[in-house]
Amino acid sequence: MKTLKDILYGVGLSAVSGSTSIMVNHICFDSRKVGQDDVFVAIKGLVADGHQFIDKAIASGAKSIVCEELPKKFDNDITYVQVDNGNKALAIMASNYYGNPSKNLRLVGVTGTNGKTTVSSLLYQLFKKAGFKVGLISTIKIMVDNKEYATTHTTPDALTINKHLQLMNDEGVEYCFMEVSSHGIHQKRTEGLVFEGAIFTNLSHDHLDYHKTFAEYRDTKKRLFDQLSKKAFALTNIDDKNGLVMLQNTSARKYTYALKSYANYRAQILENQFNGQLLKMDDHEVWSKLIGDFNAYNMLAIYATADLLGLEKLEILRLLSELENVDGRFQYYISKEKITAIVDYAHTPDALKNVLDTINTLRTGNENVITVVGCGGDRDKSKRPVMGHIATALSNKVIFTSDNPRSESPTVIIEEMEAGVEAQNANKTLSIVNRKQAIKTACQLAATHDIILVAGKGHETYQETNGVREDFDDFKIVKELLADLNK
Ligand SMILES: CC(=O)N[C@H]1[C@@H](OP(=O)(O)OP(=O)(O)OC[C@H]2O[C@@H](n3ccc(=O)[nH]c3=O)[C@H](O)[C@@H]2O)O[C@H](CO)[C@@H](O)[C@@H]1O[C@H](C)C(=O)N[C@@H](C)C(=O)N[C@H](CCC(=O)O)C(=O)O
Ligand SMILES: Nc1ncnc2c1ncn2[C@@H]1O[C@H](COP(=O)(O)OP(=O)(O)OP(=O)(O)O)[C@@H](O)[C@H]1O
Ligand SMILES: N[C@H](CCC[C@H](N)C(=O)O)C(=O)O
Ligand SMILES: [Mg+2]
Repeated sequence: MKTLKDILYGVGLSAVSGSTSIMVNHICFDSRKVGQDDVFVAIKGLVADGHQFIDKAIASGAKSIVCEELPKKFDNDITYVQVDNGNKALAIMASNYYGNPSKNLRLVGVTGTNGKTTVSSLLYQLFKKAGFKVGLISTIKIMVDNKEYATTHTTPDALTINKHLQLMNDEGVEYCFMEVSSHGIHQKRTEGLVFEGAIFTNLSHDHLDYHKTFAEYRDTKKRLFDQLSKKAFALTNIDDKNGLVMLQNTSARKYTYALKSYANYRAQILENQFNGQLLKMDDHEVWSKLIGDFNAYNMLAIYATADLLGLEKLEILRLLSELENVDGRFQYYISKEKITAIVDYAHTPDALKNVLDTINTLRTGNENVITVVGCGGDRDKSKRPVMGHIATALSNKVIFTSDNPRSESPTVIIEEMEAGVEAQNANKTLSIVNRKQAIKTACQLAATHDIILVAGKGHETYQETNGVREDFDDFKIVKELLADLNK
């Protein structure tokens, strides 16, 4: 237990009513989860306003309230604290409550539209192989060294982040790599964290439902760099046209990486094959099991980060060649009929284009590329026709299907994807709402040497429809269907 005063350290307070010397059991931002002697933080969300649940929080045992707007009537037994921004206050309070754990390890944040999970997970792998205790906060899972925890968000809420960082402190973790999503920055989930470095991978079309304009989306990502101290490093992909923007206002030491431009860290692709690629980095040749230009960028970002964190260059290069692909990222299976199935988490136009470009450069003959793809419901609608266009322009056959329709109609989502298909490609498409049936049809259509790409869900093990998640695993399903295929 800590006092409210200690928890509020560093939070700018506009007004206080009542004692801040009271003991607080826990911090809570959801009235449905409040317990005895908790402090309730009222947050203005997209759907609800936490201020409306203050009475409910008090009824459930909260003894203090942190809010942006004070209620009209005070309860004399309760301490009320007014702050400018509930999300920001929550993040600073969470850090204080858990003993400012980000200060006790070397935390590196990874932001960008694509590549966050890949870069942070491979950094985790590399530092583990180098013999360190390491933490990871990613879309797929949270790792406290060898212990795995399930997660619901790419960048969880501030309490979840700090709780796991504290577990990392307890475990003696030295390095932690975390994904920093634009939602996370915008909702200030990472406010108050002390980063030793930040990495920018790239910026392309996504989440314009939430951020409204591309400029706003870009500026949100940039805030991670603006927040760095001058002891930290800021590492950016300078081949990306927004790479330099990230460095504009940072106090941190600035570093760049690139395949095409002049940069502090450079790489060249010497050879690209299905099972790996040969890269040249710092005048040394290094084998990467991960293929495609986009993974050359990821490998370079990892190399640069490990160097900036003080690992020996030759040691880093040796470890880079040992890194294994992340689940659901270009994960492939080759059937006995020599049909290749690739499962990839490409759920943005840029990622889909990159994966299909990579597949197309690796084609050796007349094999067909059959793509199974959908778009998520309750997410950026404007990427649907673009992904429809990319899928059909770069594949021989496309089966549009469902990818977590959530509260939307799957048929309408598919129609919005089809709207982006050019007339000359219309005969390439099929629409099958049931994702398993769509994958099965792709398997039946495939001939020897053909390549099936199942895009969008990667590592996910569910299909979400109207709030219900049913078990669904693209890789398991495609593998089973191909294994059962008797051609
Ligand atoms: C769009 C979005 O990001 N929403 C997040 C946001 O929810 P919200 O603003 O809708 O919250 P709300 O329902 O309006 O509630 C406002 C406040 O009232 C409180 N409340 C509400 C009801 C009640 O009875 N009592 C109560 O106290 C809530 O706890 C909350 O504090 O705040 C919640 C609490 O932190 C998040 O769980 C929620 O994530 C939702 C589930 C989500 O799907 N987020 C996705 C889009 C997301 O964040 N994605 C990014 C990754 C994207 C990428 O990788 O490309 C991520 O980092 O995961
Ligand atoms: N550096 C990169 N540039 C462009 N595309 C990439 C890059 N790295 C991976 N991809 C593609 O994007 C997909 C998602 O990769 P990854 O999961 O690493 O991204 P992410 O940024 O974590 O995504 P999310 O926003 O969902 O957390 C991959 O399956 C691959 O198709
Ligand atoms: N982090 C991304 C993941 C999208 C994955 C895709 N399968 C979907 O459900 O839209 C999001 O929440 O927008
Ligand atoms: Mg991710």
